[in-house]
Amino acid sequence: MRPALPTESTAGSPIGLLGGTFDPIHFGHLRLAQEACNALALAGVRLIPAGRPPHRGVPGSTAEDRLAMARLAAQGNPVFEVDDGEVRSAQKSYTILTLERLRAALGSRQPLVLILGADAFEGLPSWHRWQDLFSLAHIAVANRPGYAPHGRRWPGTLSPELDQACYNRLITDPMRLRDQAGGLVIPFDMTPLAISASLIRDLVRTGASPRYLLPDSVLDYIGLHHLYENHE
Ligand SMILES: Nc1ncnc2c1ncn2[C@@H]1O[C@H](COP(=O)(O)OP(=O)(O)OP(=O)(O)O)[C@@H](O)[C@H]1O
Ligand SMILES: O=C(O)c1ccc[n+]([C@@H]2O[C@H](COP(=O)([O-])O)[C@@H](O)[C@H]2O)c1
Repeated sequence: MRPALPTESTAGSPIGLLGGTFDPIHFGHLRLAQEACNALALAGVRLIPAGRPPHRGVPGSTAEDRLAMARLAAQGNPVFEVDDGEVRSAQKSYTILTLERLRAALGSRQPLVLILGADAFEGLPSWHRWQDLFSLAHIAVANRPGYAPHGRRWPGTLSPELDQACYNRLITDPMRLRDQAGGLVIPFDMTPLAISASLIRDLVRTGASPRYLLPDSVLDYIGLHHLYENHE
């Protein structure tokens, strides 16, 4: 296994990072963040809206609107913090750049945990400098309805290169996330929620209510700003 960050001593509880287009943010994202926090004993989770998401078309709402909705969704939960770094940057929202920024700000001893749903994880080999991600953070992968469930070895579900990259990094004990600042991969279970931002956009566009799939505050924002009514 390639050496990750310094292993001699780490500083503090792991901090979770959840990036997303959040177009809009919904209860799938919020439960993913909360359940990662519970299951992995994280100090908190930073929600990071992508300003210019690299692997998809232009989102249905602006980066400022998606940031505002993330802030509304995070309100009142002391373990959530919204990071506007990707929205403020003119660069494409490559995760490796965000990890480099956070690593520089938080130091080499702070354990960081990049939280991904199973769909995002499966696509990892298409990400910019994807192999370098492991040297900057741990990766935690949650199940997502419609995608192959994670497992200790993800039999047959991962590309050979990703399987290979994970092979010696896989752990099941969350306490090990404190032993080093990054470099490990941990699957964890979350309450399966078949909620997606595309479903919510479709419902709004067709005049149906997406209520109870996302916070009321976010739904009110969508209504007030007439988001998604004529998109896609
Ligand atoms: N219901 C869910 N269960 C588990 N993980 C989820 C869920 N929804 C989103 N995620 C994860 O949250 C992260 C950000 O997702 P994203 O903002 O693309 O939301 P999405 O609902 O997948 O959007 P879209 O439908 O527009 O593709 C990804 O890691 C994704 O896997
Ligand atoms: O770094 C990359 O190359 C990269 C490629 C695809 C997605 N991502 C990140 O993964 C997160 C989820 O992306 P998306 O498009 O599924 O919303 C979001 O934070 C993106 O910036 C990152």
